[in-house]
Parts: sequence; structure tokens; C-alpha cells
Amino acid sequence: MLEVNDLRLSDLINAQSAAPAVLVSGDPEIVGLTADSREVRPGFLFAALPGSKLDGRAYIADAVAKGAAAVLTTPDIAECAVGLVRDANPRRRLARMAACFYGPQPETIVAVTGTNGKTSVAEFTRQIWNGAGYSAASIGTLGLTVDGETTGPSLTTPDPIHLHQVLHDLADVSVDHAALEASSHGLDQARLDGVEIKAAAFTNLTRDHLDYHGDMDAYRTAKLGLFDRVMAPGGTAVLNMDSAEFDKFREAAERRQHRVMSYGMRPGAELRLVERRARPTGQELEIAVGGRSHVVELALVGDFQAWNALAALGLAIGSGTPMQLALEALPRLTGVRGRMERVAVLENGAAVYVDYAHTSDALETVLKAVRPHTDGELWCVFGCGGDRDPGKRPMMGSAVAKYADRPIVTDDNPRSEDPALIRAATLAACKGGVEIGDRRAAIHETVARLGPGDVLVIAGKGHEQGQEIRGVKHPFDDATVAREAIAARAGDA
Ligand SMILES: CC(=O)N[C@H]1[C@@H](OP(=O)(O)OP(=O)(O)OC[C@H]2O[C@@H](n3ccc(=O)[nH]c3=O)[C@H](O)[C@@H]2O)O[C@H](CO)[C@@H](O)[C@@H]1O[C@H](C)C(=O)N[C@@H](C)C(=O)N[C@H](CCC(=O)O)C(=O)O
Ligand SMILES: Nc1ncnc2c1ncn2[C@@H]1O[C@H](COP(=O)(O)OP(=O)(O)OP(=O)(O)O)[C@@H](O)[C@H]1O
Ligand SMILES: N[C@H](CCC[C@H](N)C(=O)O)C(=O)O
Ligand SMILES: [Mg+2]
Repeated sequence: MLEVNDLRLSDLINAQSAAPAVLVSGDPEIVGLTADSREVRPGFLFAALPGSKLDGRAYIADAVAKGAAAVLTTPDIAECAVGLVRDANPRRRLARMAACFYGPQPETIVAVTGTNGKTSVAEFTRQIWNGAGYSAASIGTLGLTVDGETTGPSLTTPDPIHLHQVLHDLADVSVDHAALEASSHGLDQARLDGVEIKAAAFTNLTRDHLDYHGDMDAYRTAKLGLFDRVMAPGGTAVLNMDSAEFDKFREAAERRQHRVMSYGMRPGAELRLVERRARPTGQELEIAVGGRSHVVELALVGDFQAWNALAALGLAIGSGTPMQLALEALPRLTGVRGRMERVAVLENGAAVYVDYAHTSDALETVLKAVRPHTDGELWCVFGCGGDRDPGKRPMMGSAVAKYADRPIVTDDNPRSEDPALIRAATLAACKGGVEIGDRRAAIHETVARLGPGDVLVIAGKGHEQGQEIRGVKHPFDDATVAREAIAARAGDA
């Protein structure tokens, strides 16, 4: 193991240039960092942060009693019995301190933000690097994946202390490439500050998480933070030129003196998808790069997988992978668990997919992607999460009504809310929608009715392993339940 440095408080403050923090008292040695008073050990710095539910500043006395050597907090805290650092943005300061404390990071780090596609792009980037012969990791919704082995899951963007510890450990075992998912919550809470990012991608911006951000402008501002704050000037900004948001992201990237690498179908894109020819189990892509055309076979179905592969190609090339090696890796990309994953084909030719669409845009995208593979009717079992942006519920309902033939509205992590009310809000805009609250029953009943050439998309849970109802997480896996339902159907036949 690389040793984490023994550092003094002033070293942690001064290591990275940033808005000035005020060191009010003391300069103790710091042996660890935490933002949770319950995890304080003697010699730790405790970051006392105002949060969304609680106020960490209320725990300063507890942390000092447990032996904290220093406290990082907001400017309004006047004094403290131990070392005190005050900063108007203590979360950002904490992240930069964590970067300094944990030291080495993989040499090549990239990040991806956007409402949809982050996990897919991060995974594809890691696969491209592996294909090019590099030791590589991805960190995101699925957890930490190193050379194909996954441990997790975790937050999409981990808290900065955990993140910098993981980056340190990766560097320690010579994993020199890492692709990170940058969620809007993570960016807003400065979880990625201090990460040395060489290239960053933006996929798209559509409605989600307005319960947290309030409005689309604030949501966009959070995502722009990857380009105008986190990535140091001189990085590569890989931007989706087909997105209506492209100009705003390009301007922010140029202001920060990043090199812009556009991708997409629009003429003028630097990585341009000139043509897509669907194949039964994949697609053939014609990609123009710098005036040269390359034909690449992708073993993945769906136009969105082509966009995600292009974004990953941009991140790889933009962070230094030779173009030829990156292009050669594309035909070997494999799909990400629970993202348009075909779990079974029935005896009558009907197909069942599990997908992680939990926004209206993602539902529209995945339903359009399977439509050409649907000879019969297109069914979609889906629900909307509780304790999440209620405004997206009617939008998800109407997207499924529009793009599927048979919408079935069920539960998807109602969390603390009344599931019937969530379903009602969804059904209000879901013409023709049928309500089957229990998710297992919804999957069983739908599978039993699939006719020849029908396609069923079970959306919203993807890789998730639980159904959270009134604070209790019950084991649940869409793919397993779909297989059970198929077996039950065969048994009844
Ligand atoms: C709303 C939100 O994002 N909250 C995150 C935030 O917590 P918080 O600071 O607001 O927590 P809080 O409970 O109000 O507590 C305030 C402070 O008091 C401290 N405390 C509390 C109790 C105590 O006894 N002692 C103590 O010191 C807490 O450690 C905390 O520092 O900072 C924490 C540390 O970084 C996160 O773990 C936590 O994520 C929660 C668990 C969460 O569920 N977040 C979700 C919404 C999220 O971040 N999702 C995105 C993905 C979304 C997507 O793209 O779809 C993600 O990146 O995963
Ligand atoms: N580029 C894209 N554009 C639109 N929809 C997409 C795109 N890529 C994936 N999707 C849809 O979004 C779903 C989630 O994909 P993915 O897990 O890659 O996104 P994510 O941004 O990581 O999501 P999360 O915010 O939950 O971490 C997929 O299952 C698919 O339905
Ligand atoms: N990262 C997303 C995942 C949503 C997945 C869906 N199954 C739900 O519970 O809404 C969120 O926390 O909003
Ligand atoms: Mg994700």
C-alpha cells in the first residue's frame, strides 16, 4: 500500500489553490478525515457540513469529545476547542483536502455527466481501455469495477473522502485509467472537486431530480460544474452535438480553455455518426473522424448505445488512447447489466428486456429502440420512484402511452410515499395504462399474455436488487422475476 501522508492541517489547506480558507486556530497533525461525527477517531478532521436533512455543525462538540484534532466548517462558527478552518464552501474545501490527504490518483481519469447514459458511457470507456491493453476502472451506479470485477453498488458519485481513498487504492495497484460518473447531486455537492480529470463528457439534459435542484437552470448549472469548475483548464470536453444544450456546454468549455470534441449525427461533429445500419443482434456504424471514415460493428442494439459508444470513444481518444486502438475495441463492447438487457426469448418468439429507464426521455429512447424489433405488440411494465421528482411522473406516463402499445403501471421503489398515489399520478397521463401495483404480479401477468412477436420492456430497475417500500428494502430482481414468470407460463401451457 502507498502510505497516506501524515499531514498538518495547514498542508491540507495550502495544497490546492482555491478561494482562501481561514485557518482560525491551531495546526495539528491530521490522521484522517470524515464528515460524520460518528466516524471521528482521535486526530481526525471533522467536516461539519450543513446538509439536506441535518446540520453537521450540531455535532462539533461530539466530534471534539471523540478526539477530533480539527474542524472544518462555515464562516459563522467563531471558535472551537481544536484546530478550526472556516470556508464559505466547506464541501468543496473538504473534497480538495481529501485529494491532498490521499495523494496519488490514476494518471488518466475521465468523467461523464448527463441525465441518461452515464453508467453506459463509463462502462464502455473502461471496456475500450481494457481492450487497448490498459488497466482500468469505472466508478458509478454499479459500484467500482476494476478489470471486469465489480464491487458495489454505491452512490453514483461517491462522497469525496471515499472517492479519493478509492482513487488512491487504484493508483496503489497500478490501475492507471479510471472513468467516473458525475451525477448532478455529486457535482452540486462538490464530491468530485480535486479529482484530476483529463477529459469530461456530456450526454444529454432532460427532466429529472427537480425535487433536489428546483428547476432546469439549477440542474444544468450543476452539470456545467464538471466543465467550468472541476476539470482544470486544458482538458478535453466531449460534447453531444445533437443535444439542444450543446451550445451552452461548448461555451462553458471554451471559456475554461478546454478543447471541445463534439460527437453526434449533426454535420460538423468531430466524431460523426454518418450512418447506422441495424443488424439482428447489433448494428454497423459508419464513423467519420477527422475526415476519415471507419466502419465499425457494434454488438449492441439501439441507437442510444451507438451515441454512448461514441461518447466513450471521445473520452478515450480525448484522454490519450490512440484512435486506432480505441476504434478496434468497439466491436468487443458488451452491454451493461440491466441496460436494454435481453433476458429471454419465449417459445413464440416474444422477447423480454430489462432496462433502467427511469426518466421520460430514457423511456422514449428505449421504447423507440425496441420498436423495430417488435413484430407484435410492445408492452412496458414501469413505475415511478417515491421521494423523487414528482413532476416526472406524468411525463413518464405519457411517454410510455405514446411509445408502447400496452403500458402497465406498477411500483418502483415507492420509498416513504403511498404507492397508490404515485401510480395515480403516473396513470393520469398514461392513456390506456393498466394498473398492477405489485411488481411481481405485474411482470407475471404481462409475461403470461405475450403473443408471438411481442416485446416486453420491464423498465426502471435495471441492475437493482431491491424494492424499497416504506423504508424497507425487499429483495427484488426484475430479470429473475421475469425468468420465474416465463417458467410459470411454460408450466401452465
Ligand atoms: C441529498 C443528498 O444527496 N445527500 C447527500 C449528502 O448528505 P447530507 O450532507 O445532506 O446529509 P444529512 O443527513 O443532512 O447530514 C448533514 C451532515 O451531518 C452529518 N452527521 C449526521 C448525523 C450525525 O450523527 N453526525 C453527523 O456528523 C452527516 O454526516 C452530514 O455530513 O452528502 C452525503 C455525503 O456525501 C451523501 O451520502 C448524501 O447522499 C444521500 C445518501 C443520497 O441518497 N443521495 C442521492 C440522492 C444521490 O446523491 N444520488 C446521486 C445520483 C442521482 C442520479 O443521477 O440518478 C448519486 O450520486 O448517487
Ligand atoms: N444516451 C442516452 N440517451 C437517452 N437515454 C439513454 C441513453 N443511454 C441510456 N439511456 C437510457 O437510460 C437508462 C439508464 O442508462 P444509464 O444507467 O447508462 O444512465 P445513468 O445516467 O447512469 O443513470 P443514473 O442517473 O441512474 O446513474 C438506460 O437503461 C436507457 O433506457
Ligand atoms: N439514481 C436514480 C435511480 C432511480 C431508479 C428507480 N428505480 C427509482 O427508484 O426511481 C435515483 O436515485 O433517482
Ligand atoms: Mg448511472
